This record gives sequence, C-alpha cells and structure tokens, in this order.
Amino acid sequence: MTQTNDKAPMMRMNGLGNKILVIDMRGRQDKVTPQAAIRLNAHPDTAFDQIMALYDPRDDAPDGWIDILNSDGSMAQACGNGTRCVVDYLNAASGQTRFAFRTIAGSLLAERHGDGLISVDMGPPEFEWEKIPLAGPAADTKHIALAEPHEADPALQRFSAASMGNPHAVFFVPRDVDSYDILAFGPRYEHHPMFPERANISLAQVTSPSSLSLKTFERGAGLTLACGSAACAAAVSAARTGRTGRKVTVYLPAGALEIDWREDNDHVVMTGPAVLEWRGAVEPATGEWERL
Ligand SMILES: N[C@@H](CCC[C@H](N)C(=O)O)C(=O)O
Repeated sequence: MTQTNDKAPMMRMNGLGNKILVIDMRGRQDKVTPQAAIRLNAHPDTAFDQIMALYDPRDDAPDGWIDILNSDGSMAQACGNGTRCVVDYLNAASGQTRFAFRTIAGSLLAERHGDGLISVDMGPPEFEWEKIPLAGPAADTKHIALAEPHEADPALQRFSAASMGNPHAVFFVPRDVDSYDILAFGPRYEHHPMFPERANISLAQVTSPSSLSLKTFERGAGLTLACGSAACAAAVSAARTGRTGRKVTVYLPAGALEIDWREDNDHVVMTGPAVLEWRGAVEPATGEWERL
C-alpha cells in the first residue's frame, strides 16, 4: 500500500498495555482533530487510549511539541506511557537517546537507556486543591472524603488527590484491585462534581514498602491496562501517606513501571518499556487511515 501525500505517519504502539497511536505531524501545518480521534477509536484495529501528536520542534521544545488526545477526543496534559512510545519511535529513526518535549502542561525530559527501557521525567507532583484541581478547598489532599460516594465500601469513600499535570484520585484498597468492579463506579467518580476537570480514578493496593498494584479508570479513555501518570500519582500518594518509600515498583496487568520520586528536585521519574506494533498513515483532519 502507498502512503498518500496528505496522510501523516501513524505508529500503533503499546506502552505497557496502554494503547497508543503516535502521529508524526512534523513539517505540517494542520492538526489532529478530535473528530479524527473519535473515528480512529471507533475501528477495532485503531482503537486507542491516547494519541500522541508530535508537532515541530520550537525553542522551548527542541524535540517537538506533543498534543495528547484521549479516545473521547478530549485533550490531556500528561501521558507517561505515550511519551515513552514517542521516544521509542524517534530513537528507532535517529539513534538519539535524550529528548526534551513540551505539552500543554510544560516540559518533559526523557531518556532511552541501553537496555531499551525509557525514563520520563514527569516533573513535580502538585497537591494543592486548586492545582489538581478540586472543586473546593481541601485542607489535606492526602485524605479526602468523597462527598456523595457511589459505593458503600469505606475504602471507596476516601482518596488521595494529586496532579501529575493531569488530575488523579487514588483510592487505597485493602484487597486485590481486581476484586473491585471499577467499571461500576469509575465513570461516575470520573465525572463527580468534586473534580471540575474530571479525574483519572485509580485503585491502588500497597503490597510492600516498595511495591503496589494499580488499576485505573482513565479520564476520557475508560478502563485501560496501564496509566503512567496514574502510576506516578499513586506512588507519590503512597509515599506521602507513609505507606511506601519514594521508590516503588507499580505492577499493572501487562508488567511493571519503576517510579522514583526524587528527593533532590521533587520530580517523579517513571521507567518502563514501549513497543511498536505496526505502521500506518492517517489523514489528521478526518481520521481516514491505512496500514502500511
Ligand atoms: N495513559 C496516560 C494518561 C492519559 C491521560 C488521561 N487519560 C487524562 O485525561 O488525564 C499515561 O500513561 O499517563
């Protein structure tokens, strides 16, 4: 199949189970539209959790500006698993190992290591209620009682809130995360009035002072197999509530992410894999696509 001139390269990638489409928009004037995202998500071969649309480098983004689109067409401020996919794509083309990108939430530094794993510096977490954001003041965002909880289980009535550029609510649960029906309450919690910009809803079970398992109902994407920024939010929430140290392994259905909340600069560094599944091309306005 031949790529037509108006289509942009599109890579189907896998960020530890997070379904990612990297669309290379460098050298173009147009944008990936929400309509294109919704059309791509409607087809089983291109259904995705996030699109990472890579635009031209600028002074403050030497390796490119990244727009992140959720599968419902909304924009996200951060996507850790998708950022690793962009790094893997660029590294395969040029051999470059260190990258500096920018998103609507700020700069993102990343590095591909010799073993193929990729680290992304997700920046410092934010815990102030206005910055997460929550709808109203919360004196202590470590422990927040959910107003009008949708579940009777006390573990599903209290959460820790954090922003990793995007909003997260982490519910620490005493049992295996798979023993909870997150699909039953995740959509309602995502849209709860306490979260004016909606929120990514995670269940976290602490399994040791240096490990936890995680399940996330993502804002704008629903239940996913992995969410890198949620892994960071869960790790910092576990550390600041005294449940773990600042370095943890976060276990997800498709593997593990290493999270290091650094003492020296307060940044959260996430390390994990990224895999290319296939290459294609897409027309960014309409979402018309082909596999190459
Ligand atoms: N899967 C991503 C997070 C994507 C963004 C999220 N759904 C949002 O809208 O905030 C990750 O790996 O971080």
